Amino acid sequence: MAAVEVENLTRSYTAARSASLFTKARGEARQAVKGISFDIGEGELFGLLGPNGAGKSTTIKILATLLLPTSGRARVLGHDVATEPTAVRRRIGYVAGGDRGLYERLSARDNLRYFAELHGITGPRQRRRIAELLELVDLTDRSDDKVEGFSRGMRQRLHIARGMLNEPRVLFLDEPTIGLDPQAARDLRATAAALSAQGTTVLLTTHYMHEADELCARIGVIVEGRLVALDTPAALKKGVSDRTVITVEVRDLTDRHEAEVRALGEVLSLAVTRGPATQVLEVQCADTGDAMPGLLGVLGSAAVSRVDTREPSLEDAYVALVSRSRAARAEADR
Ligand SMILES: Nc1ncnc2c1ncn2[C@@H]1O[C@H](COP(=O)(O)OP(=O)(O)OP(=O)(O)O)[C@@H](O)[C@H]1O
Repeated sequence: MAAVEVENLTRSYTAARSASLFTKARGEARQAVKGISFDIGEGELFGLLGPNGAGKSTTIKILATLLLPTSGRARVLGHDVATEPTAVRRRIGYVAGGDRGLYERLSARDNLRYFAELHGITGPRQRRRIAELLELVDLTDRSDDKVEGFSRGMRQRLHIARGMLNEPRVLFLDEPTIGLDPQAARDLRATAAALSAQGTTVLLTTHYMHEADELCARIGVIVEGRLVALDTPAALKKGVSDRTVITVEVRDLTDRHEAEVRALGEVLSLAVTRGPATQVLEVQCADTGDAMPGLLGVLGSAAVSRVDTREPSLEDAYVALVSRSRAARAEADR
């Protein structure tokens, strides 16, 4: 039996429109998850990737019994999330990135005591479990300090400890490293990997491709509520192994430059990162030799400061998948 089974899952939201002087408040149903299916094996570390608003959090919240599905089925360790939510809750942990959900005026240990009581974990078992978890997330030294003095990384590690109190066999981590500094994010990844190595099934959502590449055995990519790819990071990268990536750093990129680069016949996809002083274009193309003259021609007036070529990464595979599926959808809608 798979630890997580998802079959044709859908979820709609009714987006409330506020009333004006002339109109009544109205609700309009929008489908956020449009029939996705996947399984996660016991002990697997599985990543769910996708652009903002793709439906990742909605999916994870359905699995964690925080939202009901509109249709389809999802089971966690054989228990249906809609009809057996208590059985599911007993076996899972859920951790979302961000600062909320801890009591600032209580110490780390007292926060864990409070949540342990809610789980019905008491007495010597509670003391032992809390000590183990403080050790796991490296907060033993700070366990009697109030949370109000904790850094973001420490809070996030305490969230993980909180999510692990009931010894969950399945742990849902929704963007757990958001806002963490590189060292804190690295520590948190190590914690997730250690939990998976000990047999905990982990479902992780993230926008950091290197994180998914480093941690996940398999990755599902969701775009606009649909699962468009499901494979190992290596296989996803192989899907774009016939491409090369040209990275061009410029100082004066305009929308017109960007549109002209996209229109070049040799350009398969483009991602732009805008920094305070420079802009970096990551251009995927089939053949560097063919693409380079046109690219440098278009960007001639954008103050080019650096040009590199490299092998495609998981991020490039992801960019290609997202732009391919958006283009296919736009074509189908025409
Ligand atoms: N409570 C809600 N009411 C109405 N619409 C919602 C609600 N929550 C989410 N949505 C919509 O559902 C869609 C999917 O949102 P979801 O949060 O699942 O995406 P996501 O992939 O987790 O995005 P992100 O990466 O930005 O966190 C979006 O269009 C979002 O606006």
